[in-house]
Amino acid sequence: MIEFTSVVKDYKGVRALDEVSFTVEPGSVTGFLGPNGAGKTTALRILLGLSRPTSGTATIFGRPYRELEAPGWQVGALLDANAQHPGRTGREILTLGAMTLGLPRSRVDEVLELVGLTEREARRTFRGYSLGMRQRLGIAHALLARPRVLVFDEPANGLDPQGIHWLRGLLRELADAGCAVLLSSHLLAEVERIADRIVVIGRGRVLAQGTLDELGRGRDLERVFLELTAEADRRAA
Ligand SMILES: Nc1ncnc2c1ncn2[C@@H]1O[C@H](COP(=O)(O)OP(=O)(O)OP(=O)(O)O)[C@@H](O)[C@H]1O
Repeated sequence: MIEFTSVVKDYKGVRALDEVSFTVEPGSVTGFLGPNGAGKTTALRILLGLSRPTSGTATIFGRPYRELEAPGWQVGALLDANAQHPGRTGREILTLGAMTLGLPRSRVDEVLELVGLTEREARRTFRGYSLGMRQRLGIAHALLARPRVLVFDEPANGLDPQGIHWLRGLLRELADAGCAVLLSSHLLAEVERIADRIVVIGRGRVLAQGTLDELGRGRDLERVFLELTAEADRRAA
């Protein structure tokens, strides 16, 4: 459903992605892990048509995002929870999104409930939202059209323990309903509890991918992650 094939991205003098290949299947949550600067955001931006790969392809349902018919219906994404107009209320932001997608206003109430934002919170302006509330709003926005593919960059950032518990349940429900869910995260313990499959990236390269069992063989994810990234650093030195 999501497929990266030999994706390379060069910025001036920097190879941000180096032959990145992996897939995300329907009915699963894939955790995309890597240290700071590993290339996670670059890969997600390419997937969502916001940046062009130097070579290789990133496709959704077999096509680059920009060639999808009505991509907003097929793909829900949250890359930057802060990227909203500060003077609009949460409800206004979602209503505009619903109108753009041709959805009834009643869908706004549904997604507000789904992400646990109260009516009172929805009527506040975005500038007064905490990071956790911004994440919830961004997730609500991504879910408006009930897309089958979901892409989230660090969705657990700023969520309190209750919020993280909620997010875990939501992602599980979406995957169980047949969605393909790709999420990047630094929170290894959380990813360990949420994801069915893991892709570890370091210095622009996929260092390992598979189920937790395949990757860990009994070790916890933190240990696997630290070993893989340290090895990548040694090779690059
Ligand atoms: N627009 C850009 N111009 C030049 N270099 C860039 C640009 N965007 C990203 N990079 C570089 O590409 C590499 C990957 O960055 P990216 O933001 O994708 O990493 P990340 O894994 O998302 O990191 P983090 O966890 O810190 O968000 C880094 O070396 C970064 O400095």
